[in-house]
Amino acid sequence: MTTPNTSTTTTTTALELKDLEDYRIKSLPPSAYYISSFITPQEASTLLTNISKNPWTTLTHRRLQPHPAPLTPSGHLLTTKSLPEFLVSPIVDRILSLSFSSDNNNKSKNNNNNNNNNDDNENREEDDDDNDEEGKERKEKEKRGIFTTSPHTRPNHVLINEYPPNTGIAAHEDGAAYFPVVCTVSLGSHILLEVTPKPPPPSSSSSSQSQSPQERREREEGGVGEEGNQTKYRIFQEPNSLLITTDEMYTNHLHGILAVEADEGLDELTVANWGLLGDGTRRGIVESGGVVRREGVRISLTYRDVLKVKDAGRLFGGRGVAGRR
Ligand SMILES: O=C(O)CCC(=O)C(=O)O
Ligand SMILES: [Fe+2]
Repeated sequence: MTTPNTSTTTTTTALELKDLEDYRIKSLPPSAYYISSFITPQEASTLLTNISKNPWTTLTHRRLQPHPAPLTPSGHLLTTKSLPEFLVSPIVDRILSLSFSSDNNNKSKNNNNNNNNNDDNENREEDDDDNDEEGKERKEKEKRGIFTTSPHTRPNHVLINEYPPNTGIAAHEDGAAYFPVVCTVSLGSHILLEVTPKPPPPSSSSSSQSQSPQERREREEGGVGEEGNQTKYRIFQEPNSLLITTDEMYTNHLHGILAVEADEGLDELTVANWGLLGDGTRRGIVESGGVVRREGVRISLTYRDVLKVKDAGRLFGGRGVAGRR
């Protein structure tokens, strides 16, 4: 069993970002976007150094860091602190620079996820718009980013999770404390995210929404899928990549990571984002017969906008800045 060198997929220069629509994982329900080599190896190494300087919360099988603070049991972000600078630059800046052009907004509306962009009339009308200043201004305003409609228009919380080989996270949903967008940057080893449509709500009242974040974390530690839940989609996350999940993918699906030492059965049919992976990664997977060992620790940084922010400084009479960045 050979191991593909997934790190060969990264480049040393910053990636020139395309329109968000170009990163859509088309085989998935709306909406997931995947960007291979979102950060450079140098940026990844600086991030790892900074992460190692911060204290970890240790669970039974893995460790995590909530920045700038853990959520309260009721899902509030209650702190005077903002996100530390090393988590903002370059990642938040780059996430905010991603956008759908107005052309593509229309294309995706009309295409319904297909690639047949042959609506010549519409494109001609858009070209006419380009000719006047008003049209240009309107187009600029129409440019939509992934956090444009979120309450703080940017992520204000990052959860860092560390997964040694053979650890994972049980199938779960991220719930109502966040605006329904998650941006995940992966560092270290590759990982497979297993995505399953949500089962119908249980008749009892013990849904994950009624659990505190701490209870949810305890439940998630084992890294085993919920019984009876079959993975429907698998997303391969390369080191230094960005995965964005939103819309139905956020609200109607569970996600988890299997606690295994190697991922098996990987090919263009089983990996939803196959076409968006780096060439070296795809080649490596094929050469190793679809079996990829998790070589080392994988660290994920999940960027989200927590809906309810309370400025602890103000709450206790000070001048805090929580939630502004
Ligand atoms: O590590 C990941 O990619 C997923 C983490 C996750 O699902 C979570 O923290 O809610
Ligand atoms: Fe999650």
